[in-house]
Amino acid sequence: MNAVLQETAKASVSPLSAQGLMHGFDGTKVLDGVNLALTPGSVLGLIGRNGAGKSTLIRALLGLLEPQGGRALVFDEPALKLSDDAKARIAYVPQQPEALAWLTVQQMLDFVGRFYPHWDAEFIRLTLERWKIQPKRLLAKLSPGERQRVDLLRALASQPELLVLDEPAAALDPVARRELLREIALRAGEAGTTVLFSTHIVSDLERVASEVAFLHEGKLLLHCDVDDTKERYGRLWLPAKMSAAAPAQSLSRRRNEDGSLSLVVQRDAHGQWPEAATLTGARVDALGLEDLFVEIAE
Ligand SMILES: Nc1ncnc2c1ncn2[C@@H]1O[C@H](COP(=O)(O)OP(=O)(O)OP(=O)(O)O)[C@@H](O)[C@H]1O
Repeated sequence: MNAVLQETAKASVSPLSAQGLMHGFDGTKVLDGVNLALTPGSVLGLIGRNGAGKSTLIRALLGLLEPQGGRALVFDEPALKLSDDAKARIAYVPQQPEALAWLTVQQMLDFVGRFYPHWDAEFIRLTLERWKIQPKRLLAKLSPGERQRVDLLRALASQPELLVLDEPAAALDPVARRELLREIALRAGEAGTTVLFSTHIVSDLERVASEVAFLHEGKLLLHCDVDDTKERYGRLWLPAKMSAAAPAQSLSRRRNEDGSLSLVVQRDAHGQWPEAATLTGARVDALGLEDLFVEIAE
């Protein structure tokens, strides 16, 4: 294959995909057949309640955990058997970075940098200065937020094609969080980096993600463009006397005190709401992302 064809083939391959991922712990199912394919250059925000399995999913996607079923591919290679070339194209920041804690900030960055062909030492120098983190400090003595920032810096300096962040903002103050989101948006926009990040913070997701996926009861729901969610999903309200007309399929169903029903529904392939929505007395309200998650997760 010539160089141009090779580059074209590379660009069309999903940086991260999975089919039928299954996993559980101590007999409890956490992932129940997860299918996913990240679009190159997209920023996917993965959201889900505490314990929904976001970290487990990320670890299985990256081959850091062997799933009990299904398979994951990174740049079209089996995640469990990644080549060094594929590894050099990925950066992953775990929720609680702990590795190499006995080194200083600079020692860790120098050590890790040797494994990456596009390591940006100048970006590190400038950012450490801007963030006022002294390179000689021991990683073990940093606060959780500082430690998380150093690990983010490590990930960004490798100039990855695929950046995976497990709750990157968890320990960050609001200013650092904004800065991180800006950096993610910049990387995706300018360098075409594909980003997957998990979060609890819906406003972060809305600010930077192009796509959203909701991990709920072991499955990915609502995987679509962030801008499409308002158009595609809504709350269908049916008065008590019409509740028998409720569609059998809905993302959530709640009976209100007055007997009326509230359901989260989606448009079909032709853009139509379920038939019950057209009945006189029924109503469909738009839902913001946060309301949508709360309605489904409750
Ligand atoms: N190594 C493990 N051994 C046993 N149970 C585990 C292990 N790892 C995760 N679990 C369990 O699997 C479930 C999913 O955990 P996971 O950390 O993936 O969720 P999460 O969505 O990332 O949660 P959070 O938002 O709180 O970080 C939890 O109930 C957790 O206790």
